[in-house]
Amino acid sequence: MASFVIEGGHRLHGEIHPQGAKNEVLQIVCATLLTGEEVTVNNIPDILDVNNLIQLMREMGVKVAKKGISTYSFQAASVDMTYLESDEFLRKCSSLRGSVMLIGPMVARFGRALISKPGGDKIGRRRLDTHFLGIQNLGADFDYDEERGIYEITADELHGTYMLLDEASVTGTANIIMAAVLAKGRTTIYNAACEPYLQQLCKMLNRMGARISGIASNLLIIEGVETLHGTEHTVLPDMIEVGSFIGMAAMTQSEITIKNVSNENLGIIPESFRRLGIKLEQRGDDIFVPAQESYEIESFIDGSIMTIADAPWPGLTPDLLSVMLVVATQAKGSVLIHQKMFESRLFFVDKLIDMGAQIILCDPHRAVVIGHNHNFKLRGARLTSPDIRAGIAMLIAAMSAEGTSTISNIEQIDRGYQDIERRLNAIGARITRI
Ligand SMILES: CC(=O)N[C@H]1[C@@H](OP(=O)(O)OP(=O)(O)OC[C@H]2O[C@@H](n3ccc(=O)[nH]c3=O)[C@H](O)[C@@H]2O)O[C@H](CO)[C@@H](O)[C@@H]1O
Ligand SMILES: C=C(OP(=O)(O)O)C(=O)O
Repeated sequence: MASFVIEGGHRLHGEIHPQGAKNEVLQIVCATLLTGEEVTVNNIPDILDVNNLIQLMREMGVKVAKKGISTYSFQAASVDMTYLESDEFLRKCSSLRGSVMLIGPMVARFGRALISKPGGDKIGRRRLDTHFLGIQNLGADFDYDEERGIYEITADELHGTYMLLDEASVTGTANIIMAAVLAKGRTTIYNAACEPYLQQLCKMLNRMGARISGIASNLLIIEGVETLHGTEHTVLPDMIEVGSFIGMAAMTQSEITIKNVSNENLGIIPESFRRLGIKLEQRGDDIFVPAQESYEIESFIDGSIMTIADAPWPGLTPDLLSVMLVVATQAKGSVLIHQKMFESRLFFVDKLIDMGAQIILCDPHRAVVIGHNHNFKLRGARLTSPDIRAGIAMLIAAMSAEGTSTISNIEQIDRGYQDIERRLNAIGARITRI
């Protein structure tokens, strides 16, 4: 297990480029299974989760070629169905959340999918009902092998239908869309998730010949087609990385420019940081964060205490709440952080409390943060990263702290942040990987 050693207290200065969006790429790579033709994908980040999925595709028999630093082509002329039954395949699926999105395209194109319970962050219950019910609605049969812990999904033919999802699940919606594009007739999905990740997936599928309307809304209408063809797709910048860099700049009182962020796809994210008092300037498609000695959390118009809570898109993504929480520890004022979707994502605050932060963990979903207004720095500490976003939040805390910190289990950070120490050291951080 690798660790980061972080010398705190160094200000950052300069430009940083966000990587391609992890959660978009996971959908896009799975979608390449929907055609026998070549699909070229640009701006693929070099991170663990994505590399593992690409490797899994290779092992499934997909022809994968690296065409440039961040460009790959995928051609799924055929798939090795016997590999899908192997223990190796099932073991690999279970360490990768994105693998669940193999189901939709596999059932739609090859009539069969096998998958073990997918992995990903241990941040609370992560049920898969929406995926399974949705694909069942299209006519697929589900079988759960309790002994091996695997699901087998089969369908001779999928048929379009109307469905109202029980929740706007991101990967669930992606899975159902990918199954429905090749189903017979019309599928209507209401309460669909509509994150930019999904908008990008739908746009790519339409370029491949799919007929999806309602993109960016929670009501999608999909007219099934017989086959799809190849295309080229460019992944958006990772909005979670953009938010992480905004938080990092504020917390370390640094001036940075985050380049080419695709402002139009950031939704409520910039405004949510502004509510914590952080100044941001949109400069073309860049975000400029000026160095601020202090940032003051707003109150609501009626004077009540600010609450930052997650919600399905276009609400605030839950993936940035850990970063916002850590940033609030040095703000002026108080805020309630309410993590509604996941029940184990706030437990890392005990480490921040050890570092000197003033936080009351009210229950697994809610934490009140009382900011220090930079009058009192956090102290360096020994930390372990429990999940990807707590990991980056801890890195931000350590970068702003007095003294040296060590973060172990940084594989969790590597899952989602490409070459993070090199990129941050280039703008003034002092992070060593050991
Ligand atoms: C690979 C990937 O893309 N991962 C993202 C994806 O995970 P993932 O697609 O797994 O998450 P879901 O959208 O299914 O939702 C996560 C959890 O939140 C709960 N829930 C969901 C929707 C809702 O309206 N109400 C509600 O309470 C569910 O019970 C669920 O267990 O979306 C999550 C929610 O944005 C993000 O944190 C993950 O980074
Ligand atoms: C929770 C996340 O990832 P995953 O869904 O892969 O666990 C995340 O990206 O914040």
